[in-house]
Amino acid sequence: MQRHKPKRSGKPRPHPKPNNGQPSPSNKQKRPRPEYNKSKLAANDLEIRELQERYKEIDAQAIKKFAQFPLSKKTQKALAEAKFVNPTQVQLESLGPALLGKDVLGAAVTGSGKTLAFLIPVLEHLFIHKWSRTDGVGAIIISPTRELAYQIFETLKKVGKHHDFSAGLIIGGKNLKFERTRMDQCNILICTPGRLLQHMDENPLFNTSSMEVLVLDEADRCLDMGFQKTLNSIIENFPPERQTLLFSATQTNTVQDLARLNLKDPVYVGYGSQSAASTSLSASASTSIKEGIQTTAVLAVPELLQQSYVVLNLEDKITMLWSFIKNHLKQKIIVFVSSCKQAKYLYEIFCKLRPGCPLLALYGTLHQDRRIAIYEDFLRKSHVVMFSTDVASRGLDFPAVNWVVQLDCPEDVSQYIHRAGRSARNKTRGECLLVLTPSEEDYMIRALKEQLNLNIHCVQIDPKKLFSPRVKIEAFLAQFPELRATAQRAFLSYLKSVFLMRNKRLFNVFSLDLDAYAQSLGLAVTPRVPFLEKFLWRQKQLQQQQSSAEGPAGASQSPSTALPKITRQQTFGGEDSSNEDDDDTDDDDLIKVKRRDHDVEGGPLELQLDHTKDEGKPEEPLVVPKREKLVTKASLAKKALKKNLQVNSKLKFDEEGETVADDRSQMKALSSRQQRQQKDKNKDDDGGINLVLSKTLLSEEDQYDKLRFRELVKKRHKLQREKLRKKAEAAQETSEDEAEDEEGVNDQEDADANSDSDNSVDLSWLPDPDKVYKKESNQYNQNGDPQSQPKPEPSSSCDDNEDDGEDSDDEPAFKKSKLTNKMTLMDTEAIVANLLGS
Ligand SMILES: Nc1ncnc2c1ncn2[C@@H]1O[C@H](COP(=O)(O)OP(=O)(O)OP(=O)(O)O)[C@@H](O)[C@H]1O
Repeated sequence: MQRHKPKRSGKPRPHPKPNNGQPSPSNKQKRPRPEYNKSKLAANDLEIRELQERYKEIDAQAIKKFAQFPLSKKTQKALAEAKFVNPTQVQLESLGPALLGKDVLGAAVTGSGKTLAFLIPVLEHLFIHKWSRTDGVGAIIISPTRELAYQIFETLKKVGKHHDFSAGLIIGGKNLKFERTRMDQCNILICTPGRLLQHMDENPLFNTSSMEVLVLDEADRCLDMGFQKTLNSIIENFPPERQTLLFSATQTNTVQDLARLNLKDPVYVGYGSQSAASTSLSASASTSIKEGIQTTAVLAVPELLQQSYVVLNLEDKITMLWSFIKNHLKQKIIVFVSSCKQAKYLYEIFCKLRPGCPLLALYGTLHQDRRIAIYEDFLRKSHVVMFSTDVASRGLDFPAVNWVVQLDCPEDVSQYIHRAGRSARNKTRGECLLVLTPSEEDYMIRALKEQLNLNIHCVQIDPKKLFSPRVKIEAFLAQFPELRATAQRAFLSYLKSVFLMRNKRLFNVFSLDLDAYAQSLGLAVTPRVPFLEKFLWRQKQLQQQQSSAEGPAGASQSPSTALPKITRQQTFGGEDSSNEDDDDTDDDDLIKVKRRDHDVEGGPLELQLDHTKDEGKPEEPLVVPKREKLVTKASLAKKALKKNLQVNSKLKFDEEGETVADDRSQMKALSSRQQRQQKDKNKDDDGGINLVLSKTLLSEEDQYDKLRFRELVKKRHKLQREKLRKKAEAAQETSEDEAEDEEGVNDQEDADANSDSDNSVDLSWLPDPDKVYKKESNQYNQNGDPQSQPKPEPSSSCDDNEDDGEDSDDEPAFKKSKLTNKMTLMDTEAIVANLLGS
């Protein structure tokens, strides 16, 4: 946890906790004199009393400067130092009621200073109530994203620097243990909902019973379905007697949401008052609206924001973006896309293409430290393009953003407002370009005009100014397989994001030309889209059921006419379908990041598709049956591990049916046995690999494997030698037989008379085979191992000494067997020639 410790000026704290009235010996020297302390306390009390009296007299219409507000000297000083002199409209309207302790619902245009509108009351509340570190948590500020929480924390550091309160930033991706030990010492906590709930559940030191102010920044997002369950659980832990401040550019006012928060007679700021939507300082008194009265938060975009849109086919988006960036190299641009994988792919491929300006990518699946580094990098740079998901669409205050390009259509008007609002902040100029596909144009533009009263104009792109990077992209994808995999994931994640959108009239995945889109990403083959295939299959089933229920008349309709367009490659499979399962699960994650609790995954999803409309019949929503949970290899493996099953053990049996241990599968190393014993002892082992132990284990096993291999080689050589010997013996026998036969033919009578005589042919010149073979067999012992042999010259090409040994053992035997064979053949020829000649 990061903690803000305000600088201590060496002066005493306003309300030090007395140590039974006696200063502790250790800090005796440092403690100020009691008289001084007393006068300081008295001055403080006086200041508080005066401020409280002035609260009732606040007149928002008369105030022009912060100095006119009854704020503590410490806050005033910090505001002046940060050059906050004139309050903005939302600050003017909300500060009064908030200082009086009322609940406030603030809605104001993006970049109009809502952060100060809640931070100042938080600081003042703690100051007025003489909060000290030992009093625990006094205020909690909840933000939907980590970057926004970080930004609020930084602003708090600025405006609260002269106060003595401690503050903590509690966001995911940080050191949980560190946060745990420090949380109870913080007076102001700035957190994301998930992390806050985690601490509430797991941290016994965390106590919110003293909490007095709750702030929800981007309240509509905090209260929407994505955080609904988390926030409900959080609110349960808060004391009901508290002040609640809700702020957003697109404020919620649904009765259920407000009831959940237990608001008491809240003051609405920026509701039903057009002036509040603009950044001008025209006076508009805040209105306390009693329960039951219908109110509408004003939706608006900054006055100085120029907005336009362009209609393009999906496959032309990359060409358009590339040309756009090349034409705006000296500008600060944010490009919004709908999924993390798209942001990643665009970043990677554009980096390879080198447009000539710095590139960044900010999305939720990045490591937290990297996210903060990218956020700060984008803050600093003046010419840069950042590809981002909606993680950067709310609240982030990047200075001087020239362009916001909404490359993928926003989910609704609120999202459009927040994305566009990253530009033209706090009375600066900015531009926003919305990119729509032909199927999105009609609905989106109508919604923007109706809800925002917006005069957005369509721009035509000059085809001459378009540069297509397609050929280069294809070349890069051919060269880098990992880039191709990223492109495939981007393709699938975009389709999935469109498929899961609730508004089916705006987002129709079946209107997209998938082959063309895949090609535009540089993919030669369109990847398979398993979730669409499944959906179509189910739809077909439903149609068949319906038609069979309706009878032959209903069955006459061919299913292919009712099915939306799906291309050849999708049905027959495409490039690298091996990691589709992974992609699916990953894509789920990314969808969940945005709307974590949406029940689109599990619950029935109503899909109203244009192609399902039957003329004359009322539109019937298609109901997708509950999706079965995907069974992945990883989940099966996890299950098997949990059951502690012995997997893949092979048994061998001998002829008597007894099991024989398979030598190959046995781990022989001593350390492996020790490890196994250790594992058996620690059944609760939480998994993971001990790298050091594994290394020693593997090197030991390696030794055993080498020994085993040497034995095998020896056996093989022994067999070869035996074979050769038998061959030679057989050849010897046949040559003797032939000689005998020839003798019999030529001199049968002599042979008969002198049958015992061998002297007819002189074979004394032949080598004695017995001698030869005896000598050879004597060279090897019973196991076939060579006995003492003179070593041959080592081969220069051989590196392995152990192998050298093997070769040297083998060489003489091989040579000898060859020699024996040759002699036998020559002998046979000589014998035959001799016999024929005689
Ligand atoms: N009174 C002020 N005087 C001058 N600058 C101000 C004042 N109040 C806020 N600002 C500046 O205006 C910018 C926008 O403020 P902030 O981020 O609070 O807007 P916001 O309304 O919360 O925007 P969003 O709706 O996008 O969250 C910041 O840079 C902030 O420093």
